Amino acid sequence: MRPTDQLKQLALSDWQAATDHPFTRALADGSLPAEKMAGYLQQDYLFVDGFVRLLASAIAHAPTLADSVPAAQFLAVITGPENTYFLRSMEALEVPFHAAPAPEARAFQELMAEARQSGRYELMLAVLVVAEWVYLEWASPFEDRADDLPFWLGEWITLHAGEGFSGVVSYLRDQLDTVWNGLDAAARSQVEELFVRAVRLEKDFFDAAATGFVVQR
Ligand SMILES: Cc1ncc(CN)c(N)n1
Repeated sequence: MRPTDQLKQLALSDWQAATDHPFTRALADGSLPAEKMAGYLQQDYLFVDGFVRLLASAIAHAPTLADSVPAAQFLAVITGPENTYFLRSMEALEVPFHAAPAPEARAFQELMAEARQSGRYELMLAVLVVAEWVYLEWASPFEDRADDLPFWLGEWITLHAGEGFSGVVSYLRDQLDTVWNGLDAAARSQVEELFVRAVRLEKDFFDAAATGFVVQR
């Protein structure tokens, strides 16, 4: 089994909860109230800030230029179409772009900062793999429904499905699978710990979003 499949197995129950969640099911069937999506977007925009720094750091730590190019291209997607998706959506939903972090967003920011500040490529990848692979898994089954939804729901699905995004996840998994082989037992257990923690935080984030993050106006 690939190392990233083994890591997923370690976190399986939270993984399943995060990738088949009432929040994303409601998002995809259009029943999610606009207020809940607005609260989620305000908090998730705080995730994007930390994510961009983490991805940039992973680019800086990639072993070769070839290993960094897909991540650099993905960084352009996050800071381009994904960033403008957030701004257009929050504008349409009439909420400010800036909000104070809820505990679930703060926990994710802290996890990403920890991975970035470790200076260790494998720990950066552990968090990046979880963040993108979980989203690919929840969004892919709903790809066909995206066009029938308001853009702030539909585009959130299309940004996390399809060939381009699944290529990003393959690339990130390949990077982690490759570096894993050169790690000693202590480093492997640190990767496992961060991976499992990241999956738990993805689930917590969706749980809080389903209850409803308080919208800040
Ligand atoms: C919390 C979270 N995790 C992952 C993603 C996908 N980039 C996201 N937008 N937000």
